[in-house]
Amino acid sequence: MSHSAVDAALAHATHATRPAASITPIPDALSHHSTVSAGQSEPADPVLFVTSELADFVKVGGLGDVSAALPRALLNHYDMRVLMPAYREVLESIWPIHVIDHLPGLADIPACDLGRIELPEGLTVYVLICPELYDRPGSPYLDESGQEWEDNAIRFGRLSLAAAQMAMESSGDRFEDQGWHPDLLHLHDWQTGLAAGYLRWNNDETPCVYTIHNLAYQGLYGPEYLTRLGVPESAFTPQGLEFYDRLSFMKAGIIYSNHITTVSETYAREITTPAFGCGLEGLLSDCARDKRLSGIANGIDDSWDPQTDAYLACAFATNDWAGKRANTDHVRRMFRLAVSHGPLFAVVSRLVHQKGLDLTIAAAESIVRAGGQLVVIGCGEPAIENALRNLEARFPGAIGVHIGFSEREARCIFAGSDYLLMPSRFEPCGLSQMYAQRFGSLPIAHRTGGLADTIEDGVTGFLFDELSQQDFQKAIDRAFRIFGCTELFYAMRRAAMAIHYQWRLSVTPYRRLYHQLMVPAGVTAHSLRHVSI
Ligand SMILES: Nc1ncnc2c1ncn2[C@@H]1O[C@H](COP(=O)(O)OP(=O)(O)O[C@H]2O[C@H](CO)[C@@H](O)[C@H](O)[C@H]2O)[C@@H](O)[C@H]1O
Repeated sequence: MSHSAVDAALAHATHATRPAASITPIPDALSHHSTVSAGQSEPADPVLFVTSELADFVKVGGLGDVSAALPRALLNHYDMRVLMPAYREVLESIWPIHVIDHLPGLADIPACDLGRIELPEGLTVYVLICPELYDRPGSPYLDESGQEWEDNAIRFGRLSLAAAQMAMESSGDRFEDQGWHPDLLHLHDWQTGLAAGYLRWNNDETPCVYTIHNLAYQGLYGPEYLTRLGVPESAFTPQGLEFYDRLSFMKAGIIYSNHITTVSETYAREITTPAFGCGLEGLLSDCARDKRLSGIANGIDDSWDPQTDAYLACAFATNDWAGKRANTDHVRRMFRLAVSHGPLFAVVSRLVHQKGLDLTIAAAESIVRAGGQLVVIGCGEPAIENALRNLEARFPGAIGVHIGFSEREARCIFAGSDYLLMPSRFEPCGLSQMYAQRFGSLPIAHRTGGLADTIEDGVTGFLFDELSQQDFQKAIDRAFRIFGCTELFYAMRRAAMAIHYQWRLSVTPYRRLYHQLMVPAGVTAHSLRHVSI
């Protein structure tokens, strides 16, 4: 088959751009307020984006990437600023910190200073300077031995409280930084969920958008934390933040925010079902019924470009398969793999149950027997790390494993691999498969969440329906067969590399949502809140 014939066969399904993400559904009653036209000049409304990770300083997973990219993508339309803890990586970074305020404590939450950092591309970041909570080694969530920090409730209670304190209108000491005060909070994951609660318990109506990047991490703590975090006892009910006798940060975010988003349309539907709802499916179904739940897909930023990425052994473009091959050779050397003409499979992932590494480990031998090789970079649960180390020891020269986190190596692997394995049990959006596609590596993934929305089976990757070893193996077998049909394989690569997951496409639905929730002239926040939700 010629290139053009294969391309024509694929053309019906090959996107030059992915379909625009949409808020589902937009309340009709507000649609006249929510018109966002490109030419319209709007005042730059102030929005505070509250996050526990920012890739400029510290990234554990996808939240760090989204926090670095989405506020920047929205800067053209809003005066977006970010709030995060001043972890050690922040205190030791090259960017000067100007201390601008002091925020009081509450119950066991200590007082702290508020600093401001100016990052490239005009992004202002507020940082919570509280060395007793944040200036330590390890990751934002775990100590160096991989255990959760035992004071995480206080650490992220501090973050949530700070966001609320900065937004509160009624406080005697209204926060302002040279005239800047947030009109809307955009909260992310359980670490920030309590912010919406602190506002409502103080009768403050500042609108909150709460984005769920991963429902599986909920921030659940014993009832003694009510007092320790200064949460009113009246909130500890099933209608409030109680979740089976425990205090839930995640539930606080869902209950007290005006609107909930998650990071793909499929995951937005999935979390209303028992299989994916982690016990919150009833509440989330109510949100969906009340039009308070939407799926807005993530994008990827422009740095993910194989033609300009300085980390790669060799820059390459579509159809420059010799250039891509140079990256494959480089990855083989990095991982001490034998010279080979078989396909190179890859994993770039946090090593946690969610990501289905058990299926990948079980499939590894068959990949090697069929003439393939496998490289893995990741870190996480010690049992998975050990199983991968064992695999490398069993198949020297065919399987290479790096336990650790390296942006450089991750980018080289996306560029050098032929296939990326993602048998995730669930995947709210997934960024790795989009990075892989951009770099001409075809994802082999479970049809779930954002994977189902971003991969077209047999065109831009491979999807399997049932999360079973057998179905995963069948998808791998298909990948081997396609690898043997060079024309078809290259056509799939071209299709994958042609997709542009631009943040621009996600910005429009976020703007619509912000616009709905911000108070239009003459409408009080209170009345709007009750119209919109
Ligand atoms: N060892 C390593 N070295 C270098 N880089 C590594 C790495 N391990 C992982 N990464 C990188 O970390 C990011 C992982 O992002 P994902 O979105 O794929 O998953 P994650 O589960 O962390 O994010 C959660 O939040 C995001 C954002 O909303 C959702 O897309 C996702 O579904 C949800 O589970 C990617 O940029 C990947 O390349």
